Amino acid sequence: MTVSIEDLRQRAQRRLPRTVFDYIEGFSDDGYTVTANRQSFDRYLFRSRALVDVSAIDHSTTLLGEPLATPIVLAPTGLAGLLAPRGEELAAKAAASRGTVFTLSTMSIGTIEEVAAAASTPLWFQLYIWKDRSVTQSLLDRAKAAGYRALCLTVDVPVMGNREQDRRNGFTVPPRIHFANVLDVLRHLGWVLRMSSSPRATFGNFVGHPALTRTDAVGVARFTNHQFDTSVTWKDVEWLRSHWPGPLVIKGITNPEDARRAVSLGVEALIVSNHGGRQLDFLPAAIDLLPEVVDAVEGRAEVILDGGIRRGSDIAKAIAMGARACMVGRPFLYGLAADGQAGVELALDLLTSELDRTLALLGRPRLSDLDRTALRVDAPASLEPRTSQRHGATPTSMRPVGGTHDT
Ligand SMILES: Cc1cc2nc3c(=O)[nH]c(=O)nc-3n(C[C@H](O)[C@H](O)[C@H](O)COP(=O)(O)O)c2cc1C
Ligand SMILES: CC(C)CC(=O)C(=O)O
Repeated sequence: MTVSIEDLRQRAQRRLPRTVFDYIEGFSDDGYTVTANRQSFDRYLFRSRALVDVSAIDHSTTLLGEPLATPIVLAPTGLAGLLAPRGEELAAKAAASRGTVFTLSTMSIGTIEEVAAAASTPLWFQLYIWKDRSVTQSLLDRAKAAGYRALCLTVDVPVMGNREQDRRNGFTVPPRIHFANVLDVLRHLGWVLRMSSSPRATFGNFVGHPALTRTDAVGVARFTNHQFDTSVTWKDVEWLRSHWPGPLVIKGITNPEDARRAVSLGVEALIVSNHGGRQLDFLPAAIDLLPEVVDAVEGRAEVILDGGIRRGSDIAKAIAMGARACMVGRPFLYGLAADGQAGVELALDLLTSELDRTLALLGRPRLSDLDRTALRVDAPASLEPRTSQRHGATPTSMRPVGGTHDT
């Protein structure tokens, strides 16, 4: 029975070859930050109010002026189409069916146009800036022509984080079968069969680009480190501001100074994110970074939080601290791998119903009732840097499945 995101995670793990599952779970270096993202939620406890009428719970909100039926947005995740054929299209349809936004990664398997054609939801396009600026320009033109509503510039990948497990696994795009993984792939023939109906197993937006040939498998870090521009600065944000007609969102803000600068350039929303612990290790937990960014922004832009959200209570905490909405990455990928579109819908439903229950038990029936008085800060959780790199010892598995906190 699937009653939690952890259950979905385990189903995804059973369905995917290990190298693909490890790519989703991947984190950089010692995994301090990926662990902190989860454990730091445990430092914030609730102050509940009794005898409040909670007969009408309202978890709807607005984001960039659009109504959202739930404050949970699907984060950009490269290669989601390796988890299920047409994975990005399925996830976008799931977001539409639940009244929320799907963000398409530059590095998706499905193309900008395919995903736009599949979905009837406001879509956001996430941009990585390429050294070859004609590629960047063409991505922007395509996203604009396909009707993507907002542009989400990710700023925390000047170079790829050190994902040691992907390196050990020899993870490539398309995934390669070799001596070390052949038995594991044979054990997951269902995935092989399902994926045989996929239109491709490489970065869809760049098919035909000389850097990607049909036959060559490329390492993700090697490929991106060759193509992404390491010289991106605030000047590029100014350039994007004047070339992108819609709302501009910056993803990967961890410093209040940067938040203030982004706001001064007219950026409409900021995503407080450490990239799910996949980039700079030893950044603090995303939830711990949130209050100072919210305070720096002073309401001049909307603030979104991502990183480590696995429970509706995590979302309530982020919103109480001033986030307008939350993004989830791995939780919806687990759903996608477990059961395609229905799995992504289940991930959204589980989190939303947990959020509803939290609001009722807290005595704050509407999202707008949440503020910092709903929280108290407990003693810091003890965060142990990970030494084991095996995917079975993931941060989520460090929490009991039942969700009782162990700090
Ligand atoms: C498999 C995977 C691929 C990702 N690819 C991208 C990407 O292409 N662009 C991006 O901005 N963030 C990417 N991210 C980061 C997510 O957008 C998000 O910040 C992170 O997953 C949030 O943490 P969570 O997984 O704990 O929810 C990726 C994350 C994962 C797990
Ligand atoms: C394909 C990658 C560039 C996607 C990414 O940003 C990530 O794995 O964190």
